[in-house]
Amino acid sequence: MGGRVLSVASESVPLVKTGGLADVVGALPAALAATGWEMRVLLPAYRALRPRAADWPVVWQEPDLWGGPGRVLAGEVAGVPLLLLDAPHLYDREGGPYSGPTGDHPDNAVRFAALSWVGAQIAREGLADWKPDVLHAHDWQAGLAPAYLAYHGNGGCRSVITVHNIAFQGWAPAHMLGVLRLPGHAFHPEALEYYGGISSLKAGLVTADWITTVSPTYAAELMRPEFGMGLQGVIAARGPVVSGILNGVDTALWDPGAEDPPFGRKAMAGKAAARTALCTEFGLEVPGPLAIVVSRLTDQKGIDLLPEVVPDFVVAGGGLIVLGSGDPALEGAVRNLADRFPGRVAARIGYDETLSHRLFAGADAVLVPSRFEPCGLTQMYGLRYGTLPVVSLVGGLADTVIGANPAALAGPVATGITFHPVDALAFGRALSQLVQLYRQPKLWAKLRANAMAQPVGWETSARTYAALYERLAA
Ligand SMILES: Nc1ncnc2c1ncn2[C@@H]1O[C@H](COP(=O)(O)OP(=O)(O)O[C@H]2O[C@H](CO)[C@@H](O)[C@H](O)[C@H]2O)[C@@H](O)[C@H]1O
Repeated sequence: MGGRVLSVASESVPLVKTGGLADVVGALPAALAATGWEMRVLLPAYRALRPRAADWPVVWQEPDLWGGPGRVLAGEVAGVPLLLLDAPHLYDREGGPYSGPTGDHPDNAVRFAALSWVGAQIAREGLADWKPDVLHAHDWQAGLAPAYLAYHGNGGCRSVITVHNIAFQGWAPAHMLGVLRLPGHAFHPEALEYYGGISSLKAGLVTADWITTVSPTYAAELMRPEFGMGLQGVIAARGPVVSGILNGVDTALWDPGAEDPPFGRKAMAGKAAARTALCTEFGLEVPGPLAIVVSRLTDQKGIDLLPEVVPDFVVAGGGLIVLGSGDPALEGAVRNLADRFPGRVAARIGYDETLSHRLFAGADAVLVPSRFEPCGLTQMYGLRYGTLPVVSLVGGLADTVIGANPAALAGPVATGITFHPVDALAFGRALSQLVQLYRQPKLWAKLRANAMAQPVGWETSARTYAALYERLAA
């Protein structure tokens, strides 16, 4: 069969990215193409995006978009079919998608309501030559789109919302209800009301025809208070329409065979050369495993555990390079480790896609000690590059890495090292195991080969999304 899906999101590669959400939104259209589902992505035309769309045709006009008009321009960038919502009064601003020089934009509730509103309008009425069968909303920024379809009519278009990160819920005070074009009758705990106000994410969760998140384990975790961040009851109540579909990675972009020097499962010399180059670049000399962290530096990612476990790891022969940015306290903690252990630990504060490729190519292991992780992408880059993932057993990490426990080693199916609970004791023991395994070259080579054989592309997940759209549209 097949059909049309309108994806509504606040970021997408290659245009605008603050996290993994953008990778997934940008990868889905191409991944779905083989299934017969045609996806277009509706994004705000942020300042940096406007010049690209200057000569794109206008395919939709919206006269009254919270203080000004909006228009939708259609085009394509790097194979991603795009609909850019140009509303300069909302999006033509200095800074990133959510914040400017002085912090978060104070009208974010309205900025993303406008995105959701236009998404719902297009879904309901269709463009001149393109009527979606399904609207696929991502995270709180698009959460009101399913709500607008539910409360203002859906024109036969069904809706799905995907939770990439439940920590961001898009809360607004109750008096915004009318401003956000939401009906007063729905302001009660079973529908829109959330802690006395409105959460766009909750609005999407209660009104969408289906809810997905980015791994089966996270789908189950979200129904528990430890992970649901207040929305566990809402999600549990909708249990029958909740499913977890793992993210894939772009295997053309993340391809050891395309690195310099190239390497692969049966030709690992290139990886050894990449390790040497990396050590030279960062002035490191590491007798044991060389580990990396490539991450937003936040509590979610367990970065605060590093100062507790890295000293013992270094004494045991290990080395570490951290690439990331985020919480200033965590940036400081990481810099401090590099100062304490010159020649063994290095830190690069910032965002650097090219460097991250060199890190995955040259390192022996990637550390992902997340407290919660809806899916996680870096452990999958690690698998593909034979850079063994050392991960906490939460969310998508638990679904993508097979820990080197005795049964998995005997299998032999192990692809990395896993630990639980998420604390310094368990993480430290995992790093000791990493050092031990590294000292056994035959076993290490086997683990690497297992890891590199894992299918981490989009094929399976794209088929699962297509089957979901099929069911909804039927
Ligand atoms: N300093 C830096 N330099 C270069 N690259 C950097 C970087 N910091 C981060 N990155 C890159 O940004 C992406 C981060 O994606 P993740 O899935 O690991 O986490 P994130 O929490 O952002 O995503 C959320 O959404 C995604 C998508 O659903 C879920 O997988 C995840 O669990 C959820 O928390 C990766 O591609 C990573 O390599």
